[in-house]
Amino acid sequence: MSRLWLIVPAAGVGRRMQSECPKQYLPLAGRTVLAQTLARLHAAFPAATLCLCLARDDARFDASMVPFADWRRIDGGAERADSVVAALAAVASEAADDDAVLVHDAARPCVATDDLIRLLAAVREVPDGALLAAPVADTMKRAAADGRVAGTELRDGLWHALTPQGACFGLLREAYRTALAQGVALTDESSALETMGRAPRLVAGRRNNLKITQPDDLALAEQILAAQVSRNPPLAAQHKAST
Ligand SMILES: Nc1ccn([C@@H]2O[C@H](COP(=O)(O)OP(=O)(O)OP(=O)(O)O)[C@@H](O)[C@H]2O)c(=O)n1
Ligand SMILES: C[C@](O)(CO)[C@H](O)COP(=O)(O)O
Repeated sequence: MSRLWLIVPAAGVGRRMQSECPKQYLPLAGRTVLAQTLARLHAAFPAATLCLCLARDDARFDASMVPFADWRRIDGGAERADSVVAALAAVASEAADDDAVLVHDAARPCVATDDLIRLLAAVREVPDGALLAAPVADTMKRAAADGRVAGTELRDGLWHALTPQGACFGLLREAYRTALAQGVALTDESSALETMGRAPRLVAGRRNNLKITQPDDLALAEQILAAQVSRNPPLAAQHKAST
């Protein structure tokens, strides 16, 4: 079976969090957000190779946050897309074109193990790649410049793009190269693949795979993690409860 590469962009400054500390280093349920996210990925894919994109001058990172045996630190770029491209370039000489790559935001610490496993299965099965996503549930309004409603948008067929998103290594690298050469602004891997005419599969994932973006999100993430742990306690705790 082909190798699995995990790219975790964690080189952002978290402007929308309005905190001096980048959001990936804010405390969340006893660890940093970054450590929680890496623990989730490791629980699903312990044998994967991790490419962790960090700001070049990041002084908060500590290698004890990384549970993977095989991992690399990559200097991130100005935008998320630049960080992902830097990771793809850094391991290009080691990766085979048909290796699987999943890209997951450091800022999404609540991703569930079974969603990760289903997403990887789709990435291995679908030649155009795949992403976790959630169908839009609310009525969608378009705002006018004055903050009033300009109209109601059709929500049929609209999904929120989550992460991970992934594809085969060769295809994802080529997709980013093509999109950036065309000057397309990319906020996710699917957009890069779409530029090449590909149609990645939308894999329905949990809506609570929240991207910590604004100050309120941290408390919400804490509640989501607590609910997930009480529904699915670690094996040691289950054993204790049953003896
Ligand atoms: N130059 C960048 C910008 C973002 N990211 C990462 O991409 C993920 C998603 O980006 P986002 O949530 O937008 O994070 P920030 O860019 O840090 O936030 P903001 O846009 O509010 O500044 C985050 O894990 C972030 O660290 C990155 O690796 N390199
Ligand atoms: C990749 C992503 O998390 C999918 O929702 C998102 O596109 C990141 O975009 P942002 O504009 O940097 O928040």
